[in-house]
Amino acid sequence: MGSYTKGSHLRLLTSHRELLVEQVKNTQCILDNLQINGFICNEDIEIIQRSTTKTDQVRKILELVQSKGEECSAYFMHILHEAYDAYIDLRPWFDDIQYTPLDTISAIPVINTDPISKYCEKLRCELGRDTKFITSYSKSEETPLEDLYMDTQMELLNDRGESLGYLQSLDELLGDQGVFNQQAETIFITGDAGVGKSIVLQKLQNLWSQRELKTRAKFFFKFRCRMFSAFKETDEISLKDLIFKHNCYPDGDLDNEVFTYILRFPETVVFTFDGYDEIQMDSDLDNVPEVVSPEEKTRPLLLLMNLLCGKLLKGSRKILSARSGTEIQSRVIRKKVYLKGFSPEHLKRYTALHFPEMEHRTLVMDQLDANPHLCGLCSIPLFSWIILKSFKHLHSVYDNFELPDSCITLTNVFLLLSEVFLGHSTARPGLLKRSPRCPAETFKAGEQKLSAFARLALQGLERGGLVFSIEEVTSCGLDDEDLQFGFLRPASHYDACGGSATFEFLHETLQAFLAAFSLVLDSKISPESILRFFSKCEYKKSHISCLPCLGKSRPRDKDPFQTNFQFTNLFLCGLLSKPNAALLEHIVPPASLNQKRKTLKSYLSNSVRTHLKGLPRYPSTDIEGFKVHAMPNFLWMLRCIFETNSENVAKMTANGISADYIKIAFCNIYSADCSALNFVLHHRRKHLGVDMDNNNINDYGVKQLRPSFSKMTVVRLCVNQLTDSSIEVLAEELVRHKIIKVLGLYQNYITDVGAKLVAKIIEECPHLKTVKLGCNNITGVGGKYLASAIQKSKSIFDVGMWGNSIGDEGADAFAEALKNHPSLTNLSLSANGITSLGGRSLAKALKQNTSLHIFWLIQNKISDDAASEIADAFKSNSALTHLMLMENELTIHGAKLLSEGLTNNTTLKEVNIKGKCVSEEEQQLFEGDKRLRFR
Ligand SMILES: Nc1ncnc2c1ncn2[C@@H]1O[C@H](COP(=O)(O)OP(=O)(O)OP(=O)(O)O)[C@@H](O)[C@H]1O
Repeated sequence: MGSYTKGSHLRLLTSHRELLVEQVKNTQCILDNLQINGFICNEDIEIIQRSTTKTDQVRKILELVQSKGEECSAYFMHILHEAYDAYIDLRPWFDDIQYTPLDTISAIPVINTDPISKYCEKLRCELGRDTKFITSYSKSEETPLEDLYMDTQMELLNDRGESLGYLQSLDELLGDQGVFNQQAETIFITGDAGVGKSIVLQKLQNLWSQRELKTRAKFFFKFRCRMFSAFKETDEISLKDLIFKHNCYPDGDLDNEVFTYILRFPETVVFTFDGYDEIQMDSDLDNVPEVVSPEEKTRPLLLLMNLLCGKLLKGSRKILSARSGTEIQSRVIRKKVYLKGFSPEHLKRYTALHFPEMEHRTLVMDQLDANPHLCGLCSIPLFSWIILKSFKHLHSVYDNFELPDSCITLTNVFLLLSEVFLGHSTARPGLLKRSPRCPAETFKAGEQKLSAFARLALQGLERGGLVFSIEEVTSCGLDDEDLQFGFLRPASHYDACGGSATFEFLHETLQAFLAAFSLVLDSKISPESILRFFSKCEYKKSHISCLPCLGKSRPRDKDPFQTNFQFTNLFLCGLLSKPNAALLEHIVPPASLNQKRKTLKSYLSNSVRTHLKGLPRYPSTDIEGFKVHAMPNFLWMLRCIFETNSENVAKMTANGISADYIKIAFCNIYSADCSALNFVLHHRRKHLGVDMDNNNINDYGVKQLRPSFSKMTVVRLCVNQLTDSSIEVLAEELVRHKIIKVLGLYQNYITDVGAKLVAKIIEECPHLKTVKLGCNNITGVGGKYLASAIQKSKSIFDVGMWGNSIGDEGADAFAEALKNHPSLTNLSLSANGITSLGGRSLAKALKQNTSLHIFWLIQNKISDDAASEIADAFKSNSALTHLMLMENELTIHGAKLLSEGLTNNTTLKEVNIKGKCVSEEEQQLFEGDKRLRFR
C-alpha cells in the first residue's frame, strides 16, 4: 500500500476485518494504548470487556475504533505493528499491505503491555547480545558476527544420506524443504569439526534476535548440549527450570502467563541444542522413559531426550547439531542438513572479508591459488580462520605474507596458531617488527607456558572434559595473566550451572592439539603411553560390516570424545614427523623425540597392516577383479600417515590394498584429505580403481590427486562439486596414461566446456567403457562433442547422461553416434528435454544399430509424432531389449503404433511408456501385450 490516503485505514479495517478477528489474540495491549493516548475512555473498556470471548472483544474494538474515525483506526494499526511479538501472526499481513505508518501516527508512542511479548523482547535482547561477536582468541580481536559470517554449503540429505540439494539461505532451515519425516520435530545439523555448526546456530539466533529470520517463533532458547552432562548425577530439573532458570527468566510474571502460553502454543518455540556429540551418556532415543508433565522434575538428560523425541512440548521446533558420525535414529529427525564448509567461491569471499585492502588480498589469494592443499584445508572454516589470521600475523611480524612451507599440514596450521599466541605474549611492545623471533625462539621462550596449557588439555581429554574450573587451570601452573594468551577463554555462562567461573579451549581441536603436544613434551610420558588414544579409536571387529563409512556401523561407539581422540592422534603424528623435528628439538630432548617417533611409526605400520587385512572383499561390478570397502577409520589412518610424512608407511599402505578396486564413497572425504590419499596412492605399484563418490572433494581435491591418476583404472567422483577446472586436470592425466576404464562424474557442475574435455578422454582412452555424466549442466553443444567422441570409441559400453539438457540438437548427434556403433550397450538420455524431433532421429538410428541393449529416454517430451518411427525401428532392430519411455507424452495412439511395431520384434523384452497420457481403461486394451508396459 505504501502511501496512505484519507480514510484508507478505515477501509483497510473493514476489508480485513475477518483476518484481524481471527489473528488478534491479545486485546489488553490494544486497550491500554488506546486509553493512555486518549482515544478511548474507561467506559469504552468496560463495554468491550463485557464480551466473554476474545474474538467478540476484537469485533467490538474494531467497531469502536472505526466509529472514532481515521486517526484512531490508523493508531490502532500502529499498535498492532509496533507491539511486534504480541501480534507476530500479523507480520505476513503487514508485508502484504506494505504497511508504513503516517508520520503523525508514528509519533504517538506504543507500549507493549503484553507479558508474553515483554518476555520475547527480553529473549531477543539477550540473544542479540550473546550472539553479536564471533569469539576469537582475545577480547580485543572479537569480530562482529555480521562482519565475518558467510553462509557455507548446506546440503539437505534424506534418511538414507542421499542429497536433496542445497539450502539457499538460513531461512530455509526452518522451512519445509527437505523434510523427510513430517511427524518428527528435530532438525539435525551435522558436519565435521570446525565446519561451522555452532556458527550457523549463532547466526540463526542472531537473525531471530534482529527479527530478520522468516519465522513466527516467539521464543528462541539456545543451549549447548555439554551443559546436560555438567549437572550432578542427583540433579533434577523441570522443563520450566530449563527454559527459565537456565536460559532467560520472565520478570514480573506473577501469574505464570508466559509458561502457560508456551504450553498452549508450543509451535511458537524454537530450541537449539549445539554439540550433541559432546554428551556423555548411555541413553538411546529409542527407549526414552516419558516425562509426562512439563512441571515434573527429572534428570536433565532425560528432559533433553524427551524434548528431542517430541514427547515433551510436542509441536515445538528443535535444531540439534552434532559432528559427523554421531548417529540419531531417523525416526526422530525431521530433516537433515550436512554442512560442507566453504566452496572455492566462498573462500574467495571469506578472504576478502579478512583482507579488505586489495593489495594484501591479492598477495594472500596468490599464495592460496598456488597451494591447492592449503585451499583444501581452508574449506573448513575453522582452519580457514586460523590460516588467514596467521597470514595477518606473519605480515605484522615479518612484513610479508608468505607461509613457511609449500605443503603445510594441519599440525603446521596449529603450530602456527600456537606461535601466534606465544608470540603475542612474549612480544616486547614496540620492538616486534624490528626484532622478530624465529618460530624456534618463540617456542623456546614460551616453553613453560605451552607445557602448562598442554598438560591442562591432556588432563581434560583423559577425563572427558572440555570445561575447566579455575582450580584446574591454576593447578597446571597457569594464572590470570596467562588467560590472555588466547589458548583459553571463559566458558559461556550456560555451561556453568550456577557455579563459579569456568574456562574452555578456544576450540576442541586446539585442545586435542595441545594434548598431543603434552604427550610429546612431557618426559615423564613413556614412548608406549603416547599411543593411549589410538586404542580408543580402534573399531571392534563386530562393527566391521560391509557398509560404507556412513552406513549403519557405529563409528563413535558411544564415546563422545571419539573425534577429539582422532585429532589428538593426528597431531601426535604431525608433531613427531621428521619435518617438524627441527622445531621440536628446541624444546624436547632429541633422544626422547626419536624414541617416541619410532614407537609411533611401528604402531602405525602394524595397525595399517592389520586394518588392510581385515577389509571385506567383494567381486567388482565395474571392472574385473575384487573390490574392498574402506572402514570408517581408514580415512583417519590416511590422515595420520600424511601427517607423519613417512614415505615407508605410505608405500606399505598403497601396496597392501590387496584388491583391484577400493571403495571410499560416502566417507566424508574433504578436499584436503586428497593430499593424504595422494600421498599414499601415488606409491601404488599396481593399477587400482578408486570409488570416491559422494564426498566433499571439489576442484582443490582433484588437483591434489593429480599424480595418483596415473594408477587409477576407475575414477569415480560423482557428487563432489567438481567444476570444469577439475575436468581439465582429469583430461590431462587420463589422456596421458590411457588406462582408465570407468569414469563417474554424475551430479557435479560440469558445463559444455567440461563436456568437450570428457569427449577428449573418451576419444583418446582405448579402454574406457563407462562414463557417467548425469545431472550436470551439459547442453546440446556439449552433447555434440560427447556424441562425436562416442561415435569414434570402440570400447565405450555404458553412457549415462540423465538430467542434462542436450535437447534435440544433442539427440541428433547421439543418433549419429548410434548408427553402426560397435560397442555401446547401455545409454541413458533421460530427462534431457528431447522432443519428438530428437526422438525420430534416435529411432531412425536404431534401425542401423546392433549394439544397444538398454536405452533410457524417460522424462523427455517425446509424443505420438515419433511413435511410428519408433515402431518402424522395432522391425529392423534386433539388439534392443529394453526401451524405457516413461513420463513422455505418448497417448493411446502412440501406444497402438508401438504395440503393432512389437509384433515384428522378438528381441525386445520391455517397452515402458508409463505416464499420465494413457488412461487405465485405455491400458486394458493392451492387456494381451505383456511387453508394452504402463507401470
Ligand atoms: N559460516 C562461517 N562464517 C565465518 N566463519 C566461520 C563460519 N563457520 C565457522 N567459522 C569459523 O570457524 C570457527 C569454528 O566454527 P564452529 O565452532 O561453528 O565449528 P563447529 O562445526 O561447531 O565445530 P565443532 O564440531 O568442533 O564444535 C568459528 O569460530 C569461526 O571463526
